[in-house]
Amino acid sequence: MDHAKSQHGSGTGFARPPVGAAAIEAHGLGKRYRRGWALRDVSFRLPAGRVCGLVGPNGAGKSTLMGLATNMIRPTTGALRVFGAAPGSAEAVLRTAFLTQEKPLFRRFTVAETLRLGREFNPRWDQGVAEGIVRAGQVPLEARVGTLSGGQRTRVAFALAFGKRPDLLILDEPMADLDPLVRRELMATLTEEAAEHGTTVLVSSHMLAELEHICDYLLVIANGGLRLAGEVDELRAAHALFAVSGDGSSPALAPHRVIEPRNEGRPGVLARLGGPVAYGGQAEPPTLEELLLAYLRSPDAPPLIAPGAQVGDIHDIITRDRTKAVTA
Ligand SMILES: Nc1ncnc2c1ncn2[C@@H]1O[C@H](COP(=O)(O)OP(=O)(O)OP(=O)(O)O)[C@@H](O)[C@H]1O
Repeated sequence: MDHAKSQHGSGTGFARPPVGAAAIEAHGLGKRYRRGWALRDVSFRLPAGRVCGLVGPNGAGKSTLMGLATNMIRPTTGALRVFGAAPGSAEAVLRTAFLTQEKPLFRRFTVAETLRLGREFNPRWDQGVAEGIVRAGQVPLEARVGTLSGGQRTRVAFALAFGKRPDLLILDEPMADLDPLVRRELMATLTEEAAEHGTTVLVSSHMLAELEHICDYLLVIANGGLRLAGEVDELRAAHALFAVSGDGSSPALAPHRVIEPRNEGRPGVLARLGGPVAYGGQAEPPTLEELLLAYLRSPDAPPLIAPGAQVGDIHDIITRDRTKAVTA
């Protein structure tokens, strides 16, 4: 994916208005477990057709958000919609595939039987895609799932998810047990499928450098709150890495907000732009990894939700639901 498009940091300018349908819309979403809030007052919009990275430290609330989007978990506050429908509705279930870290499969079924089950449960089933993913890993169709290695089982779970031909594919750290070559192969499949079919993908991962290659949209959460949301290009263009000292004395930083005073990779200060900046010389656009690391290391930095990722208030959803109920 080409992230080198932005020539200038936009400073205050996020010009693009929200366009197109939303694959996911969350309004004031919150989830409280016994121990406390896992997610609190989260509002965002993920436009359809994007490959969105969901990033945050351990325990940030990523799996909780994915559970809410797939109706595995009910919200304590607020609401979430998938293509405008409640996550538990027949429409949302039909259009969504969810691949969890656990990848529950029937161990006594063969791979072929597992795919047959996928075909029977999913009206849009694409046997060619599912079998292609299995065969690319030389996983025998007649092998029982319980006899496969962890990585081979992950491949079968991927085949089930892609075979469903979902409009929204939600992947919760799906590649942790895959070797580097298989990771690359399945990530390539992911981006090709998404580009060809306009599938929206929400993928959580701690592999920041890998996300840079597949994502064009980003959600960052920490401590149950949304920290960053929007197009990768927009978010990068709203920041710069300044080759200056981090002690706050540099006049080059004056209109900007320092997010992280010391960047570990390229030396410099990562700042959110408070005015236009010409990249080159003292200021360079941060890579996605640099941007993410800066926000992960600076939990007190104020959130940045790009206009395209913003939603109206929760009453929009309630009004829409009432209208649907009346017209149904
Ligand atoms: N079923 C549950 N009961 C109680 N607390 C829970 C439950 N599930 C999650 N939590 C808590 O909610 C918070 C968010 O957890 P969650 O699994 O969503 O984080 P995560 O971002 O997916 O983390 P990781 O990167 O480690 O997978 C954590 O503090 C966790 O302990």
